[in-house]
Amino acid sequence: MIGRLNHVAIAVRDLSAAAALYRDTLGAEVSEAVPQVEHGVTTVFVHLPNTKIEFLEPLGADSPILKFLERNPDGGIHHICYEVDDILAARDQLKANGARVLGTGEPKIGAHGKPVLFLHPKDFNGTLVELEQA
Ligand SMILES: CC[C@H](C(=O)O)C(=O)SCCNC(=O)CCNC(=O)[C@H](O)C(C)(C)COP(=O)(O)OP(=O)(O)OC[C@H]1O[C@@H](n2cnc3c(N)ncnc32)[C@H](O)[C@@H]1OP(=O)(O)O
Ligand SMILES: [Co+2]
Repeated sequence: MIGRLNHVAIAVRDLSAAAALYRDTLGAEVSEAVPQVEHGVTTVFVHLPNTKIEFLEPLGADSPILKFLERNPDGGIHHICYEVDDILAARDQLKANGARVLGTGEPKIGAHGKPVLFLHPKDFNGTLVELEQA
């Protein structure tokens, strides 16, 4: 079912500082900040030879990462995103196996314009898992 590692997400309080750190200290290629209103975050992507880092900053009072940042004030790894060939088939198989799909269970369009879903961290070794349609 899961394929390539699409990205590793890091939640931060200060997106521009995190982007500057990776660009200026680590010499990485860093995208512009993009507000993702439907997801309650603003994102910056760091493009690496074999995957991406997704920086997330809360956007709005209902951002789903606010409590995570209260628990982790310095920021931290928030989720990992795997690619799947068929996100609806993957969802249905996971639900049939008892995994909890977050939200309504219907995919949203993610930062790359592809459908994404999230699986409850308590079902996957304490790790929030995102699936993105390849
Ligand atoms: C623009 C899209 C972009 C893309 O890649 O395309 C994105 O990635 S958008 C990213 C932001 N959106 C989401 O994260 C959506 C899915 N997340 C959620 O629905 C929430 O974050 C949720 C439900 C996972 C956690 O929300 P919250 O922290 O408010 O809930 P709880 O406090 O009740 O937490 C329950 C339980 O889970 C533990 N937890 C929470 N977040 C994480 C995490 N990131 N990794 C590991 N564990 C997590 C939390 O500590 C609680 O554990 P407990 O032992 O019960 O205290
Ligand atoms: Co993501």
